[in-house]
Amino acid sequence: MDPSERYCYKPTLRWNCEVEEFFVKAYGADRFAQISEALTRPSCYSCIRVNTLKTTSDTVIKKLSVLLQESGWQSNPAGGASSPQESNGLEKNSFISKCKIPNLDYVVFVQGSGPHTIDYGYTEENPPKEVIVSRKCAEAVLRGARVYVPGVLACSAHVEKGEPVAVSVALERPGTDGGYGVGFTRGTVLQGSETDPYYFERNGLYIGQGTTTMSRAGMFREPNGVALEMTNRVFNLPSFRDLLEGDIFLQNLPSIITAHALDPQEGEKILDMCAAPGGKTTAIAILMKDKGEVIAADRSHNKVLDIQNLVAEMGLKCITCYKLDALKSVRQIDESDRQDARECVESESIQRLESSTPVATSEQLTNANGTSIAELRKNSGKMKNGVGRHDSVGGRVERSKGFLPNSFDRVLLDAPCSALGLRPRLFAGEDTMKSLRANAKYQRGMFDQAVQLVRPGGVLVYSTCTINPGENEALVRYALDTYKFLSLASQHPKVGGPGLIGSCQFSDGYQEEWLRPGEEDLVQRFDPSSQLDTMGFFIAKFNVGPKDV
Ligand SMILES: C[S@@+](CC[C@H](N)C(=O)[O-])C[C@H]1O[C@@H](n2cnc3c(N)ncnc32)[C@H](O)[C@@H]1O
Repeated sequence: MDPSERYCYKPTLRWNCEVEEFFVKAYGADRFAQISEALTRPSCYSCIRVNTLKTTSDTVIKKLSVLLQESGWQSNPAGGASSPQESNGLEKNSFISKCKIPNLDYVVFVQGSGPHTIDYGYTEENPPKEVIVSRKCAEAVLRGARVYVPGVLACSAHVEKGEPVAVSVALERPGTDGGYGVGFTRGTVLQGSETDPYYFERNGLYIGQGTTTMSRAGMFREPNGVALEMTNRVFNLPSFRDLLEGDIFLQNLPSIITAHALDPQEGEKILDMCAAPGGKTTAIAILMKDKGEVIAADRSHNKVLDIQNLVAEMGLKCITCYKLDALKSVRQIDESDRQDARECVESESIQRLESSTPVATSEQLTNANGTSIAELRKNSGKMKNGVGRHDSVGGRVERSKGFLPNSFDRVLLDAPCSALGLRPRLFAGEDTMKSLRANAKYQRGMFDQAVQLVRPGGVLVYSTCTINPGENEALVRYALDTYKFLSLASQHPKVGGPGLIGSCQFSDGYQEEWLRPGEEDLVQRFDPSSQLDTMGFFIAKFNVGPKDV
């Protein structure tokens, strides 16, 4: 066996056959092969958004340069095969630099490197000791993380603390039950011979060399903790763990651009419908200079806590977080709401209407004297922020019953999706056409709610981190065909490429329509194989016209 063939990183992304066929039709075989290959690699740079309300890019660059060098991190660009081009805003040959895209100089890039060829010290008589990690663990390690105990699946015999090991990844394979699995049990002892389980399967799946921080026995006995420190990585990206908390946020470039596409203005009322962990919410609030009202909602209690923590860490005041199912974002009005509203008005507690328990539109509600709440709202200086803001500290999360139609100037729907643009990704076999269509249906349901919540004259931005046109261009088609008052709006900055035009007819009769000529340049599609070297991402921006036409 040629060790350079075995001890290297050359993964092939496994897709479900139907999905692969669909993507080949959508992109063409060559482009899809490039996308597929790019997905198995991390971007070769880390992208950091600076909290400009607390600090500046120059200060962050200075501090990070010192901190990363102190931590022993070296970008080692000379060893890297891929180097981002100047066209994407990165300065060549500088390890840390400001983004060159207009208005994005608060974004800082830290150059990584890879793929590197690693000498694992193989000899025929003495192959290296090994650790096999789970796919999720390997994907995190490729992004710069450490190897934690739960990620370790198998280890060579007689491994003690402090020993060097070659680290490879176990990828899912089709099982006999029709599902996918790695095909061996956690704790398997590797003998270093061809009779080891998963021996041939891990050819070309080596992600680096590590030094164990515990013995083999510890790795399978301890419930958590770092199992090994990576000393030589195939991709070298810095870790920003615990660095400059509150001053910086590690965020993909397309996500930062999504906040710009929404174009939030100071003083506006904005809804982020699927907000956790709060990356885009906080980006939006900072663009608004923390002036106005940003409602961050998510379905998951714990994830809302994550948003709250991030908001507190970044020192932002204009964000209110709620637990809310985006499919029920539009508040249903019933008699008790009307009664509540009357009581609110009578007791001059109308702030509540604007916060966690909005009860009705100004058109629908009048107080006991027949004065519309809209008028009262205009006259109430106190109403903007409402009661209950920042009450949700610690483990407490406030629930929302939803919001009234037309109550937001802008809405962001950063929808849950198949996430087929996330990098690095080492397995995609579990996504089927059925699951992709189910995502699309779910997203349409959320979009239907979002459309109702934006006021006429407002803006709605839809985004996903998937390369699936069924969740991107097909949603745009649905939106434009269903809601005649929506129109695609141009986006600034425009960094991503054009959307896909056309349609796809499936053998079961299902038809998916994408964009029509003239619409493609109004969306931003981030292709992971392009020179920008970002995750796969999609952004569409809609202007909301008068709804009664
Ligand atoms: C793509 S992530 C959002 C990322 C976030 N916008 C950011 O930039 O940090 C999608 C989020 O949607 C949430 N989600 C899924 N289904 C939901 C639903 N029915 N209602 C509200 N949130 C939902 C998930 O909990 C997840 O946090």
